[in-house]
Amino acid sequence: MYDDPSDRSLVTAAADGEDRAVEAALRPRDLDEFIGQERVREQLSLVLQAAKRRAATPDHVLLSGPPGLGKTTLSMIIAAEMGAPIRITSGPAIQHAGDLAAILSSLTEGEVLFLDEIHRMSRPAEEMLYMAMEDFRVDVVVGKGPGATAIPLELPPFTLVGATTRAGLLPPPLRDRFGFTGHMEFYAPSELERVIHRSARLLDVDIDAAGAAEIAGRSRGTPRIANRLLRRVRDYAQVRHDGEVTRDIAAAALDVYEVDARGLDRLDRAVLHALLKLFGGGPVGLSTLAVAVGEESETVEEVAEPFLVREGLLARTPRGRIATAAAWQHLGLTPPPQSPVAGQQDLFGAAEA
Ligand SMILES: Nc1ncnc2c1ncn2[C@@H]1O[C@H](COP(=O)(O)OP(=O)(O)OP(=O)(O)O)[C@@H](O)[C@H]1O
Repeated sequence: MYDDPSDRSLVTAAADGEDRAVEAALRPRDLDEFIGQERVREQLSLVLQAAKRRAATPDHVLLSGPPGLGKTTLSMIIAAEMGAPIRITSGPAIQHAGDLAAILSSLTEGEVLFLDEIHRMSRPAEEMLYMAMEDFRVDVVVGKGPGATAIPLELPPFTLVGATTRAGLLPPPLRDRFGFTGHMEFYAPSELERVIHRSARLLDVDIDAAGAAEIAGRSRGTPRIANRLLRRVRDYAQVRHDGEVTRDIAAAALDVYEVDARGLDRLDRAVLHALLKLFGGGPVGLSTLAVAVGEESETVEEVAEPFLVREGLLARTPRGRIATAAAWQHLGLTPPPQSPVAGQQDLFGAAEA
């Protein structure tokens, strides 16, 4: 069901067509405008300033982290700060070493090459990249079989910016060739509020502080989701009200789109609901849980669970999935007396009160 793009949830972190169309207008253009990620920003700023002083191209940069946190944006900022052009491609688009050779050989001096999903490149392309990164050289193989010859080709110095959601999947020889690795973290709600205020200004949306906070709390720590929710809330405010976004209007709009106060969507809530109401909070096997919500096991495991686990609402144990005290609390339910979390919920509630 969730494979159908028309049924994509509003809180999916990967970009959809509308995101791509509007994101260009919302991207920060320099490091000062880039919100949050203080450590990566400071480290990167040093790398870039040092390169400028030496009048050299900056070292290759690896950016790792989940989708929608600003890796593409940062790569564009690197190019802009260096006054260099940028070429954008992705691992899956480079299936043959020849594809990569064609790109590398057309780079100009100082150019930034952004390679998204670098962990999904083919093996031969990856090996060609090692030499290109280290020696600014590639061997282009001409011909086949015993008569094949390798023609060395010098490349101008360039900066590779690789992006990956899974730094652990990169082979060590590739990882080692990056001079700097930035680990992108999920954004704090206060940072997302700043992202939302900035985007609202650019989109000419009137929003107050409480309205921005309401959207930020539902955005799963991800600027792309925050921007998408802002656009849907804007629609609602314009159609049903006078266009101004307040806390109540943001909450009502996102309730229509089934994104709850903590950023859970319909599937997340269905999984939690089944776990609590049908299985007493677990433990229950993944496939049983999936049947209970009418989804494939993979969908539950890959689409719903990562966020539920990250939020501390669900835990994976060797005996199956279990709900935490926070899950009962979130759905406003009381765990049965025999549940291991019985009583904890009251403590949790008391602590919150
Ligand atoms: N630090 C930030 N400050 C303001 N806006 C941001 C920030 N980071 C990301 N954004 C916004 O979020 C959107 C998504 O960012 P971006 O495309 O750079 O993410 P990404 O990590 O490259 O995602 P993917 O891996 O899916 O390509 C952009 O439109 C940008 O406007």
